[in-house]
Amino acid sequence: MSQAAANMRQGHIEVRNFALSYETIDGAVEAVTDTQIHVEPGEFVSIIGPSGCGKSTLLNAVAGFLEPTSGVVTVDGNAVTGPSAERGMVFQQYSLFPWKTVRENVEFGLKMRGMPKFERARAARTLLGLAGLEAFENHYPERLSGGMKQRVGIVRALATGPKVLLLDEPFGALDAQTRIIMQQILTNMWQRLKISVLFVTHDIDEAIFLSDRVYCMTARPGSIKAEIKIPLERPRQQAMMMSSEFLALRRGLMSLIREESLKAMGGEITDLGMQGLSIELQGHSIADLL
Ligand SMILES: Nc1ncnc2c1ncn2[C@@H]1O[C@H](COP(=O)(O)OP(=O)(O)OP(=O)(O)O)[C@@H](O)[C@H]1O
Repeated sequence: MSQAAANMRQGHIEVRNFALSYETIDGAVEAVTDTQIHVEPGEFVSIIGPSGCGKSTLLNAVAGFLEPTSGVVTVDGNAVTGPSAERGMVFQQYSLFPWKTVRENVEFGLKMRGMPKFERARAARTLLGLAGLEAFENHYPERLSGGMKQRVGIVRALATGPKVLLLDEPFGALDAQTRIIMQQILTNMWQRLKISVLFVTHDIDEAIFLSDRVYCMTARPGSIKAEIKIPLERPRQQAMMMSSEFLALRRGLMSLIREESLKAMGGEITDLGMQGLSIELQGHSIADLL
């Protein structure tokens, strides 16, 4: 069976009755509460919400880096109790080994698993090819652009054949143009590999463009405010972002996030208060930009 065919049936993430509080010297900080989400095998799901609502907390719990205060996280029915190679993770900050070449970085997890040299070089090259990085296999990370480094990060997370790929704002540090290209590369790779993806982002367009479904979270303590299906056909093309269907989804998500962002800012800022503000930024009011 091909890797893609095998992945089609695996990678079912289930988060049930989930809550997570951080213990601090000032007491418990309730980050996420009463949350249920799921990702079906091969599905691309994004989590979006106002700053500090608990997106990373939820993702880190699925990765096994954090333990829920209550509730349960399972992948294919098995409770997540710690990090595992079956769950690949990509962070916003590039986490490549600077002393290793691009191919050595990608091969690292395979080497740890004892895969023979020739086999792991072949696996790394195949994935690097999918990400358009074949020509850079012998380069060191310092010679790569931000977009390239992040592509290597994604390829490295995929190299060990995880059931699910978890990405935390992976394109947040990239310029707008590179970001769009990266989104296209990620969807292409995802369509080829048919892996389940849980993707955290601040960017509404990015969430719509990439996803089958989007969960929108409330202000902290975060819980799921809405679940939005994205019925745009695949493969997704950049031109779709101008379609009336895309723009309607965008408007809906924007108003959900805006409501929660205002709450997150403490309640003293209200929509009504915003109307009195006359500061304009490139033709938009602050209220529009929130
Ligand atoms: N280690 C920690 N100790 C205490 N509080 C924490 C810790 N990590 C996160 N928090 C708090 O938990 C809440 C959720 O944080 P989290 O990083 O999950 O949110 P987020 O939605 O990913 O934020 P952002 O969009 O700004 O990245 C925030 O209020 C944050 O300050």
